Amino acid sequence: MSRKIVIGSRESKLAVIQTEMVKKYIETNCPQMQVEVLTMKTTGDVILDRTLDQVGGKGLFVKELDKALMDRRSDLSVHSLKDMPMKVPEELPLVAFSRREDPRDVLVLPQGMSELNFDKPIGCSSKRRILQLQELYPQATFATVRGNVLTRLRKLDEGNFSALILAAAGLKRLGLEERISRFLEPEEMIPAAGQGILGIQGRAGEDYRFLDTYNDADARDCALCERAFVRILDGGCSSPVAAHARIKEDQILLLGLYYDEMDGGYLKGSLSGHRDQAEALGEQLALQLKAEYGRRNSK
Ligand SMILES: NCc1[nH]cc(CCC(=O)O)c1CC(=O)O
Repeated sequence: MSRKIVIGSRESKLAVIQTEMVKKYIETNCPQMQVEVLTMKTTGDVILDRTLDQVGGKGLFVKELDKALMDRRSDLSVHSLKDMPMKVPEELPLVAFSRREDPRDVLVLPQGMSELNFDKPIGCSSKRRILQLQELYPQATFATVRGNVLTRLRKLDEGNFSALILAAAGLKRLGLEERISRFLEPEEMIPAAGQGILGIQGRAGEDYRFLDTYNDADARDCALCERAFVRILDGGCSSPVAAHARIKEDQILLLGLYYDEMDGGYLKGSLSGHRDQAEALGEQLALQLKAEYGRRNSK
């Protein structure tokens, strides 16, 4: 029986590449399916003159795609998991997680440069990245840069910034890996929860068994663990809360960054446990770091 599937996607080049990866998978593995892509501009793509927290956060990138799913104009949405709110609507569950692409953040220099020029700011709007970079490069200054990855790279090459911090995953998928000057290890720069993973969202009650073999068990457990950590601390979209998990055999190791809204301080820590308990582990490390931060700072 043939079945038509419509995949909703943002219209940025990276979003479309990511969606095409999923389309190709379905076409290759489920030859009876016909796949179409429906692209749309999201509010987050339209408003570029303000930072995300000024206009309402991560939800801005998913609202229009959610609506298409609810209205049955699409059957799946493909998202960068790190752009998805920590709570998704019950009617629109995450039905699959891709294998994880490189989860690291990276430093990108202007074309032709081989060293950071501290006379110019690093283009970076993410509090999570700025907070951790200040430790790596205490002499650096920062300036806001928005827009999709290609827009940011253009602004970098026009000479406005000394560097950008971007996700390795996006650059690799865009075929721009050669722009990477330095990889920042998760121990130096804890990535955003879900970074490098694609989250596939569906409609409750539909049959998505054709995605069973696409779904990656390691990525899923890491995603649940990282997202549980952030959810407990309720980072909100603009918070620097960061989480990164790794699987080794049946164990999962989580690195987390707790941020204190009151005094702007933060604390990093780690915890490992059985991967069956991925979500509980995320919650546990979050509560542990919060308590530990409170103890240290009340003395
Ligand atoms: N916030 C935008 C965004 N969302 C996902 C990625 C990269 C791909 C990924 O992390 O899966 C990027 C670009 C970046 O942060 O450099």
